[in-house]
Amino acid sequence: MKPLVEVRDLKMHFPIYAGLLRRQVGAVKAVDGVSFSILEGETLGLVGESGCGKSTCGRAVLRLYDITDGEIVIDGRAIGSEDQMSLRRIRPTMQMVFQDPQASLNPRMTVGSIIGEPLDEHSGMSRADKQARVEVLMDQVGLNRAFINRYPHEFSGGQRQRIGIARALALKPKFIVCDEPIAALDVSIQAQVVNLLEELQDELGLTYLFISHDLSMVRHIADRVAVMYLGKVVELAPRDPLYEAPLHPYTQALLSAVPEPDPAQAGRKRERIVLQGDVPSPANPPEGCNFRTRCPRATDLCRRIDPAFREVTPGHWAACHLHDPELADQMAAEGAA
Ligand SMILES: Nc1ncnc2c1ncn2[C@@H]1O[C@H](COP(=O)(O)OP(=O)(O)OP(=O)(O)O)[C@@H](O)[C@H]1O
Repeated sequence: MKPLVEVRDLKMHFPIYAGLLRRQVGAVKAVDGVSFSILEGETLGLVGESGCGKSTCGRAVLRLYDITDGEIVIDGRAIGSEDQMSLRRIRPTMQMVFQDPQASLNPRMTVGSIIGEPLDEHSGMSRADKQARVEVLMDQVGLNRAFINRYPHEFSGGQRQRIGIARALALKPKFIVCDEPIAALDVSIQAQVVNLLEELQDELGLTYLFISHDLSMVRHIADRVAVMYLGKVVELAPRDPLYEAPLHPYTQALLSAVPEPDPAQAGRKRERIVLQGDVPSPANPPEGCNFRTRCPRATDLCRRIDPAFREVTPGHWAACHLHDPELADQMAAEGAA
C-alpha cells in the first residue's frame, strides 16, 4: 500500500513579538522538524502530553497554517507551499474533526445546513441533491434524518460530535485529522464515537491522523503510533511494539502511567516512571536532546548532541542515543560515571 500522507521535516514556529514596535523577539517552536507518513486506510495515532504540539501538527498538515518549513504531500500532491487559493481545490480531500463539537458548530444553523455547508462552498449541487446527500450523511453517522431541521443545542454531546463527523465527510474526503475527537465527551459515549470512526474508515477507506492524549484509546484505534515531545516526534512504531517494548525513555514514562487494560496481564505491573520537572518552553527548548532535562537516563552526551531519529528495528524509529549503536557504549560509560 502506498502512503496517502507524507510529511517531511515539518516546522511550525509562531513568532513572539514584544515592545512598542512589535519586533519579533523569538518564536514558539510548536512543531520543530516532524516527519511521518500514513498509508492509505491506515490510522496513525499522535500522542504526547498537553502542549507538546499535537494539534498544531494536525492543523499544519492540513495547511490551516502557513507553515514555517517542510514538505507535505497528500494524495500525490505537494501542498507545503501552495497558497490558500490553490489549496481550496484540494481541501475536499482532507478534513478535520475537532475536539469540542459544541464550539465548532454554529448554534444558529440547523443540522442540515451545518452538514451541507461544505457542499455549498465546493460542489454547486441543487437544493434537492444537497438535501439527499445530507440525509445519506446523517444515516452514515447514525443520526435520525427526521432531525434535519433541529439546532445543535437540541442534541447530546455524542450526537453533536456525529454532526461534526457528518460535516467532515460531506465532500468525500480521503484523509481526516481527528483532533481529540472524544476528549470532551462522557466516558460512556467515547467508545461509541470511536467505533463509529472505525466503521466509517472500513466503509469509506478513510485514512486518519488520530490525535489524543489518551494512550489506551489510541492503542485501540491506531495501526501505528507517533509519540511527540516538545515539538518533535521522539518515537514511531507499529502499535504493539510501541506499547509492549517502547524504546524511548519518554514513551516508557508515558506508558508506565497507563493502567494495564488486560486483566490477565494486570499482575505484570510496569514500574511507574515519574518524570521530574515541567515541560520546558517550546520558545526556548534545551540544546541537544530536548527531553534530557526530564530524562532519567540522560548523560552529558545528551546535552552535547541532538539524537538522530533512526530506525532501530524495521519500522520502529526512535530519537535516543541509547539506541544508536555508535553512541550506546559512550552513554553507558557516561551513565556509570
Ligand atoms: N497560534 C499560536 N500562537 C502561539 N503559540 C501557539 C499557537 N498555537 C499553539 N501554540 C503553542 O504551541 C505549543 C503547542 O501547542 P498545541 O496546542 O499544538 O499542543 P497540544 O499537544 O495539542 O496540546 P493540547 O492537547 O493541550 O491542545 C504550545 O506551547 C502552545 O502554547
